[in-house]
Amino acid sequence: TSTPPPHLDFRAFVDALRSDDDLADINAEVDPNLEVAAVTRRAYELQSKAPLFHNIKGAHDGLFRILGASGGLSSDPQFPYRRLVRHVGLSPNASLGDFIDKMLSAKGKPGIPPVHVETGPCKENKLFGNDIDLTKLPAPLLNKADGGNYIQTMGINIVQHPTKAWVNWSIARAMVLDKTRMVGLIMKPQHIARIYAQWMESGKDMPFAIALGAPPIAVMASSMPLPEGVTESEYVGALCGEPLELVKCETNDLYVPARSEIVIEGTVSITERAKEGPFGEMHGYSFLDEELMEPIYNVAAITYRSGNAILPISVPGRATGPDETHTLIGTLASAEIRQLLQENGLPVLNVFTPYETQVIWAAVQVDRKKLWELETNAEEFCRKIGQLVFRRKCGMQIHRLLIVGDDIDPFNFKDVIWSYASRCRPGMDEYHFEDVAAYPLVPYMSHGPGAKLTGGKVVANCLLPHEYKQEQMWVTCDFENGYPEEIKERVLRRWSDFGL
Ligand SMILES: Cc1cc2c3c(c1C)C(C)(C)C[C@@H](C(=O)Cc1ccccc1)N3c1c([nH]c(=O)[nH]c1=O)N2C[C@H](O)[C@H](O)[C@H](O)COP(=O)(O)O
Ligand SMILES: [K+]
Ligand SMILES: [Mn+2]
Repeated sequence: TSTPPPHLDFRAFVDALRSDDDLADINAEVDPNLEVAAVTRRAYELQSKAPLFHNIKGAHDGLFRILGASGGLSSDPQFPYRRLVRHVGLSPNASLGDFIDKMLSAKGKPGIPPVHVETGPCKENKLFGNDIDLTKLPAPLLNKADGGNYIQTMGINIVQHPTKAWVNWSIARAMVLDKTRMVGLIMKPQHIARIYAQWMESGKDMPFAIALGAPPIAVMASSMPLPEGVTESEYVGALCGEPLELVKCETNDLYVPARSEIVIEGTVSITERAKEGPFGEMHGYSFLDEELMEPIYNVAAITYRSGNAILPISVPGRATGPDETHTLIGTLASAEIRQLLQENGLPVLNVFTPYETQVIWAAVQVDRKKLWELETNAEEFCRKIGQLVFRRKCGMQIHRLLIVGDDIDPFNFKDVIWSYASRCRPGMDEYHFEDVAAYPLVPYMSHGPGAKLTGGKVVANCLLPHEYKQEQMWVTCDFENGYPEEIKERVLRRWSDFGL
């Protein structure tokens, strides 16, 4: 059978990066103890090629190679988002707006359920019982402050509701605990936590599968806060216009993408917990006093592709060069927030979480002409947006919303910060929310002055009062807006003659 396209097959995705000259094949031996992660972290920060480590110290029996920065920005400044948009089958010059449009393109369409196939590449090798020793796998230590080796940072956590047909796909971290056990973060209001709570009520351990090196478009849906009850694999089918091909797990009734690189399967204990973390977080901090007791994953089988399976990893940190916790979590939450606001009849054109704000802020771009028709004002409009976004799961990670006009490009932080700095009057233009669920990982919540789990959220109005009812009363003083077309054309035509 011919190899599927890059958005449906991880190995084809890797080959596509190589053909884009956006992959570094590293054959020198590299140590999974910090060295692999340090290279990957620097690759994000320099926006270099994605590192594919072929020679990991301690790898054996085809487990495993490691791919870093699969969701980082591309190494070609002309196409910064090419690596991202390759996940969803868009052309290399597609924009972040195109990416968000694509991920929302299946909204309102019926899901296309996956098909079950007999077998697939992920079934080529199988480990059970005594053959399993997670401590012998070269699981990487990602940050010097981490509390364990995080084998799971880019795989899809697959769990099914105990009584409903809902199968949830998400990304939730997990570290090696011992020979056959991991421990992983299962945190409300995430769907994995809601489903886990149902299993606790049922009195039975929760079956799980983690599919690493899964189809890239499925990784995107797994990182997207789709509504409760939506089975991500069906949404992906609708996105692609064709069903995903899944195979049954060896030790439970869950199904995983047939072409996955590595599948870890078993049950999550509803009684046993262990210390999880610290973990280098998405905001760029690893707090040394992080004391989480999280559920234990009991591993019953590992299956994997031949030809040296590839483990994808994410090394979260400062977004000086954004990593997957910014380019996926931020961008995909932006998509769902845009959907929420548009569904509620608000004149919102786009939403985006600037990487410079560690995706803690989101710019909401408003169609000002449509805004006039609402005959509203900053207080009423901003409160309405805050009530919607801050009381929904898709808004969980956002602590500041910036309401900007359509003269501002939400994907251009210089535009966004210009309007915030110049049009949002301190003390009058910000509307605070102290009774909404907070994102506890934000440092000023986890280690800040106030309550940890609620509040600390704000909507910043970056529109002047008259923009709510009429044309802007100013000329923007930049080359684009400050000069008539004829002058701009003349200047551009003569620019090189001027020797500038
Ligand atoms: C792309 C990515 C995403 C996450 C995470 C990481 C990466 C690379 C890693 C593993 C690198 C880091 C880790 C985090 O530490 C970041 C984090 C984010 C959100 C909540 C807690 C932690 N994480 C993660 C995450 N969700 C979590 O429930 N524990 C997690 O462990 N997420 C976010 C999560 O996938 C999204 O919120 C999805 O919408 C959840 O799916 P649904 O519940 O909506 O079906
Ligand atoms: K999801
Ligand atoms: Mn979900």
